[in-house]
Order: sequence, then structure tokens, then C-alpha cells
Amino acid sequence: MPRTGKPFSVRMTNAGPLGWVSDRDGYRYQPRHPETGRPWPAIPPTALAVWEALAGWPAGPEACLVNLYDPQARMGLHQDRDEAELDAPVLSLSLGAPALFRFGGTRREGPTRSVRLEAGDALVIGGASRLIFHGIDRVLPEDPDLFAPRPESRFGDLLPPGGRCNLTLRRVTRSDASPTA
Ligand SMILES: O=C(O)CCC(=O)C(=O)O
Ligand SMILES: [Fe+2]
Repeated sequence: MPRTGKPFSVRMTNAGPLGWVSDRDGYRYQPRHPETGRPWPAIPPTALAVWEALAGWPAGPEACLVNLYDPQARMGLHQDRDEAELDAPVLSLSLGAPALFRFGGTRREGPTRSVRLEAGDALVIGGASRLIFHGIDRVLPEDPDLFAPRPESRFGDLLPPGGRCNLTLRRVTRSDASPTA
């Protein structure tokens, strides 16, 4: 991460024309993977369909950040503000293990609350809430499924059992668009 060069506990990659990257120099969006130099893969059509249904924004997302949480990973309280377009919402899609999502207001010092995000949950952070502080306190244990024990990970080699995946879709560049809902 910036300054220290220490990695985040959440591993990240991207899909879409622009990907969010962080290194010692800071945070930015760029069209290519920093190590392979290749363009990011396309945003999955199902994620685009959820954006169309829920975002209330006429232009499609340009960035899909893929956050991979090992069971011990967490994400500190932060604002999403590296986008030139701050009028468009951020759409977050949760998969895998549930997690405790903490959110407050637009000041870091303000009060916060937490909600449990489950697999399949879609969260729109937009409008007056676009710049709220938020983070992931912790990944929660999955409810045991008595009928289909599943010790192996649903995410193959990417995550151990009990891991969580979050897709965060964003508009990055400014357009003349305005909300549709
Ligand atoms: O994993 C989550 O639910 C939150 C992700 C997030 O806040 C981010 O990627 O900026
Ligand atoms: Fe965020």
C-alpha cells in the first residue's frame, strides 16, 4: 500500500476497461495489469446486468474491482474517492462467506453502524451516501450446511474455504450523465 509498500490483507484484481491499483506511489485507475501488462478481462455480463437493474445510472461501469478475502482479511474504514465521477454510484456485490460491513457518515470521526452482508447481497453506495466511510470489520463464519458439507473452497485455488469475494463496480471517468432513478 502507499508509503509502506506493505500489502493489504485483501487481495485484489480487476475486470473492465479500467482497474484500481495501489502501490508505493499511491492509488490510481489504469487500463492494464501492473505485472502482466495485459488489459483486464471483461466485466462479467451478470454483474453488468445487476448494474443496469440497480445503479440508476445510464452509463455502464468502467471498473470492477475484485476483492478476495481470506477468512482473516479485513478492510479498514475508507471513502471511495479515486474516481473522477463521484455522482455515479458504487455497486458492491458479495459472494461467499458473510461479512460485517461497517459504515458511517462522510466524516471519519462520526458514528458508525454495521450490517451483515451475505452472499448474493447487492449494495448501492450512491447519492448523498456516495462518500460515506465504510469498511469490512471481519469475514464471518459460514452457516454450516448439514446436507452438503463443503470443506473445499467454492473459489477454487483463489480462496480457502470460508473466504469471501466482493465485486465493486464503478464509473471512473466523468460523463454528462445524470441519475436515472
Ligand atoms: O468488500 C466489501 O464489501 C467492500 C469493498 C470496498 O469498500 C472497496 O473495494 O472499496
Ligand atoms: Fe470502498
